[in-house]
Amino acid sequence: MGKRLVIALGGNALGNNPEEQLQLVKETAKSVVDLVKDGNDVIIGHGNGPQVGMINLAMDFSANGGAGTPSMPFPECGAMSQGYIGYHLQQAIQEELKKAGIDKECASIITQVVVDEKDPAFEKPSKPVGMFYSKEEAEKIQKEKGFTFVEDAGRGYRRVVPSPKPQRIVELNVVNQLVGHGNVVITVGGGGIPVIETEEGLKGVASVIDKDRSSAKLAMDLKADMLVILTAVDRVCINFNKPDQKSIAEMTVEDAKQYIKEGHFAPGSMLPKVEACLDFVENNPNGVALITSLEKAKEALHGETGTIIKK
Ligand SMILES: Nc1ncnc2c1ncn2[C@@H]1O[C@H](COP(=O)(O)OP(=O)(O)O)[C@@H](O)[C@H]1O
Ligand SMILES: NC(=O)OP(=O)(O)O
Repeated sequence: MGKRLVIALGGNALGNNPEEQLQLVKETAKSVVDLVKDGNDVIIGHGNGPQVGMINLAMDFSANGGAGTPSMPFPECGAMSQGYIGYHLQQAIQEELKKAGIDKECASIITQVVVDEKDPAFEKPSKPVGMFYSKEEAEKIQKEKGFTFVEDAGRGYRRVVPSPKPQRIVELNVVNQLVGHGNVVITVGGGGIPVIETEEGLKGVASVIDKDRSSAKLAMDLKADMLVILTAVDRVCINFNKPDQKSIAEMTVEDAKQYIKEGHFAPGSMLPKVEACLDFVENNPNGVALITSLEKAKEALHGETGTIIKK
């Protein structure tokens, strides 16, 4: 019998620029529709780090030096990234569904996610956005714009922004209704547009929520059978990138916590994924989480690869 799956798509599903994204989403759509063909209900979350950084930088350049366009706040840039990524993804998925002769619709919901304005993450930017820079370029932009940069795993310097935890998915009810009618829904794009609750209503805040955490929250709220995190590796490893690297087929919550203590999962890449899985599995009586590659999603759901995290 089919399962209700919440899928979180990683950076390799989308690429770094519009041309790349338009090509890559065709492959992404095939992997997603393979799961629909197997009879599963699929709900999709995705990242936006490169995209929101690119949009913000372009809007900032245009406003402050280029074309004199109005200044564009960061949450609006997040909303633009959801729209632009959702457009490419839904178009590709609609096309694949049609090719497969599956009578289902696919659409993206612009999704807001409430965060706590007192979240300590606002004091400590940690989420990489936009492109990679050399040390000199990063220092120059830091001086000009006051952005914070960090060195990212030997790959260069990247701007970081605060990444508060998701508290509530504002459009949850409409997502639930669309899913209930058998539609493929794209939601919590880029982790959702971060908003805080004020006396005047919801207000966007300059930050980027981790999409794996928001997808875990979505999976809990929708009582999904499985949280599926699709990234660039088939399996989670211990001693990653070391001579004694070992891939893990299955880990319990206790195993995962022990591996975290031992420092096996890199902060900013695999650690938030494993933590999101733990969050889902610990708070959902029958929930199981799976981390695997986009290409191997179907095989992993058939138990042929991937890392399962369960109670
Ligand atoms: N212990 C580990 N096991 C497997 N991959 C790991 C581990 N630690 C770090 N990684 C790296 O984490 C990457 C996934 O994180 P990231 O690139 O941030 O994901 P995404 O963009 O798909 O959300 C993998 O491609 C791999 O290079
Ligand atoms: N919002 C988010 O988690 O984006 P990335 O996956 O691109 O970092």
